[in-house]
Amino acid sequence: MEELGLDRKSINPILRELLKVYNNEWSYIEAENYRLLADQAFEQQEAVVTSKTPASPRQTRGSVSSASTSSAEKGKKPICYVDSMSSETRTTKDEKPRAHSQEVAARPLVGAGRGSAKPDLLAKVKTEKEADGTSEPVSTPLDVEHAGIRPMRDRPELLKNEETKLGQSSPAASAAAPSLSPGKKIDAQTLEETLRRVASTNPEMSIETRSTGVDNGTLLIVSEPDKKATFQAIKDNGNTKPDAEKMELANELAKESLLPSSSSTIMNNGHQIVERSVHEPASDKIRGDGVVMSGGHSCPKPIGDNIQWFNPGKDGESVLLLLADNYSEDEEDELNVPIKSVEPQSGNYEPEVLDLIRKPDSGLINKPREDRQQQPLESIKTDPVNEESPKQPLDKDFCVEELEPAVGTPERIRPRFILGKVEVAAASDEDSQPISGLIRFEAEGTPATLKRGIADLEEPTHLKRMKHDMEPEAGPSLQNGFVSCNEVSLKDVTQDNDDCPRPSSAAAVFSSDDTKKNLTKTESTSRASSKRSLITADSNNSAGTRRKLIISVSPSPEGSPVGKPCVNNDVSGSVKTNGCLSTANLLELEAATTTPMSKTNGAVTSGGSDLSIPENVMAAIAVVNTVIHPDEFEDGPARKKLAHCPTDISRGTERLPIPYVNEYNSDTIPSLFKYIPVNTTFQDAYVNFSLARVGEEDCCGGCYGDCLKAPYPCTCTRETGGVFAYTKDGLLKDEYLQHEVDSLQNEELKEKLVTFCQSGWDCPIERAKSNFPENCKGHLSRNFIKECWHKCGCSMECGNRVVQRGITRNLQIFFTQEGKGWGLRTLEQLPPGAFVCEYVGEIMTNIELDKRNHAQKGESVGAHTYPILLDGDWCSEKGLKDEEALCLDATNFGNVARFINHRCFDANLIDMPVTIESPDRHYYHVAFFTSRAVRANEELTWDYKIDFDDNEHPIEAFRCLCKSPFCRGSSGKKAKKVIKKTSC
Ligand SMILES: C[S@@+](CC[C@H](N)C(=O)[O-])C[C@H]1O[C@@H](n2cnc3c(N)ncnc32)[C@H](O)[C@@H]1O
Repeated sequence: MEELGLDRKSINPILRELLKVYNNEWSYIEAENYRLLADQAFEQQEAVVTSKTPASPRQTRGSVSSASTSSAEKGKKPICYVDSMSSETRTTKDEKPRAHSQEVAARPLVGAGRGSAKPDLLAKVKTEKEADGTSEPVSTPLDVEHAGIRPMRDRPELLKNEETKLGQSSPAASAAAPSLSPGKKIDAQTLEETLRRVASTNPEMSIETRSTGVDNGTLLIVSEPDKKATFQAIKDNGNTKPDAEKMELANELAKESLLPSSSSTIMNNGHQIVERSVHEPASDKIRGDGVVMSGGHSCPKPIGDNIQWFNPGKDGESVLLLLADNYSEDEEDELNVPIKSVEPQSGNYEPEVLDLIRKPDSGLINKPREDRQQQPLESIKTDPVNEESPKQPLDKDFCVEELEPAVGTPERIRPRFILGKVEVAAASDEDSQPISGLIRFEAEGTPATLKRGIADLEEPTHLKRMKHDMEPEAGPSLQNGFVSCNEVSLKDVTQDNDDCPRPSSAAAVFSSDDTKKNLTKTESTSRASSKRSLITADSNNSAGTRRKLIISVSPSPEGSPVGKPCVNNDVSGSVKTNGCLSTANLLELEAATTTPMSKTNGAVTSGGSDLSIPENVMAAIAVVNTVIHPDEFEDGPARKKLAHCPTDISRGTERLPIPYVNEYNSDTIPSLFKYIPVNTTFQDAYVNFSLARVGEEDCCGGCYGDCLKAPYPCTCTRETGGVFAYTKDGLLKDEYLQHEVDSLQNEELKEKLVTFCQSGWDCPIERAKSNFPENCKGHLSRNFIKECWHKCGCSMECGNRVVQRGITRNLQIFFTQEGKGWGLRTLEQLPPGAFVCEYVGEIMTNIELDKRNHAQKGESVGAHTYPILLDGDWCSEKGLKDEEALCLDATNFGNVARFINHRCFDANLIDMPVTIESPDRHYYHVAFFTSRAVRANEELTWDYKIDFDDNEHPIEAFRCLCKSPFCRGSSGKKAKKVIKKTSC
């Protein structure tokens, strides 16, 4: 300290105070060479100087610099400057550099980074000093500026404003209300009281209290009539424990604040700071760590466990509000979430659902989560055709079902699911009695499953179209996770069980295009006898994950006859409820859907057990998931209608639309498959994408921006000899291209690149083929590209991230003249080395592929095959396990690459193995790059490296029609094996 010119005498009292505040935790004081101590000492010195120097009220620590900006400029500035997460301190132009060193000035203050563990202590020092009268707020060493906040004393206009706005000009109010002047410690309750008093004495202000929905917290909203200044205070009366959900909710609050132009920062320690610049549009971004950044400035410094400072602001000025919660300091480390729950946002729900939920008596807001279960719900009646139709409240004896979502599923995507199929079986004693209902979807599953759900939802038009094709008369609509099932006509129904009191039934079926087959099947069911199987259920989707559907259905409109459903109480597995489909009931229902079910007079039957429909529920629902295989689809008009969208086969999942055209045979459409833009695991494949597996040596955590522009190649080039595979223009480098072309065309090189498993038993291909495996036929050892990924420090714009950015070229699927079926062509000219697309499909084990191939043998699965092996590194590993020997099959799920046809020898695409998220090479991406310049409208082809003589290979050979002068698979001219001993 002495080196810094600080003597022991002046330091000791500060030190004592700091120790007191930090519970004698020396480590905080010692951190960064006693920086905290030094800072405080300098602060105090400055404060003394300031108090002695006649200066303008603006000239405090942050503004004494001679280089200070004009006061007008300052008035417009946002209040907060420090970005805790970026480890950099933002100072105002007028802020004086720290006294001791530039370096210190550039570092974050305590509270940034690790310091956030003790965020409120600085403020505590300040407030304690004020409280015991040892310091004036203005000269308090640890004043609000430590929290990155410009003190109000810098801004006399605001002080004045504050007095006016908060009613301190009113004698009655000021007598009753505690002062809200800067630096004054005010707890949340006092603030609330103050605001209430102010609002009551100021007719221009209104005050509203809402529940946060979490821990009995309250949200206080104070508004001025012209809405130019509105504040929120959130008080949390209970313990605020870390909870991902709360974090998510709070982020939602911050992002879609009730205030149109507010921004807020959510701190790891549970505090939330809202800053609002009244006329500045907010441009909040939520970072991965949950911190909401706003338009270039943020308020990262929590102040304390009390609201410290309240500034109503005025036109054009910033408003700062600190939100506090109550917790003990012992809990501090546990607290890493903010305190706010948020009302459902429109992004999550359909408008009518949002309306419904927002109804004050819906029971769905302002209640702790656990209380929401089984709350009555006023159902709505919405005509899907005419949105203006009146909403009719229905019987309240009904329930909203809400299940806990899959752990870790972000709130905002939870409801966004279209599941495989939903069937609504309705019971009523009157034919053609409409039922109304709101069917709500939720799903549980792996993130991969969730993604697919979202993808489905991204094309509501498509889904709607499908729905209308299916049920043109009933016209239920299928939209973003909700089906408004209205006016489903109960007709074409029969009874088959005399024990039941004459229910009639009908079925409405909703489906995403996952379930085309079942859709067709059930459509006919719905119009025919209920004796027929109504529901066919699969427990697993293609990824092997179970899905769960949660449904709430309204009863019939008031006054209409309520059906008496079949109740088989003596049958085990019956759902018995008090009128509500409870979580447990639905779980049972869900469990029941894992086996084929049949319908009997209003009861959903599963494996001999009846799931009875509750007394006052007019509809019961069962959910199924389906794994669709093209061979399950019936041919005919329905099939055609359900086929791909001609203007974009990707259904919006790619960056560019990918149309298909058939200029030769307009009746033929691409075979049915589900378009997926990214690989998805089928079932057994061992693909581990965990971040924990990505070691320091596998990523470039220290990089920034674009790795290709850095002076040295980054860690990600470690396995490619310290060079990037891509040029700065995003093209694959010549040497990579040349190597790939040579490996196809140069016999000598090819021989060198093929390696063999030690025995047939070691070869995944051979041992899958037979119990007595033949010798390995060899695998081509490949050059890999490694792209930067999540753990890397660079941005998504980094030049070493080409494949993961997806398709950027205009492509088109077209029907080939030569008889190869559909093919892919480019609509634009492409240079050599241009990335075209990735081969996407289901990630399967070789064994699974083999089983699938066998199952499909002899069945009409179409002439074409779509698997490729991921054997680019098989040769480097001994004892490769079955679950590690992987392939991609695009037969049922795939992307545009499944249309790329084969061309022997001189194809214009090469396939490159690219590792992105997985450091091992069992799983990798197969990326296609142009091997030469390609003209616009030229077909894109790739040499499958297929052995046209190997009839047992998992990738089936075909009669090649590539017309290459070097064709090795055309009729009568069987391929002289180009790669003598290759497996693929
Ligand atoms: C990956 S798919 C390519 C897309 C396929 N043409 C379609 O219509 O869906 C591979 C299948 O296309 C056909 N194919 C690809 N290249 C071919 C070629 N050069 N000659 C004949 N058929 C070809 C074969 O039936 C092969 O099994």
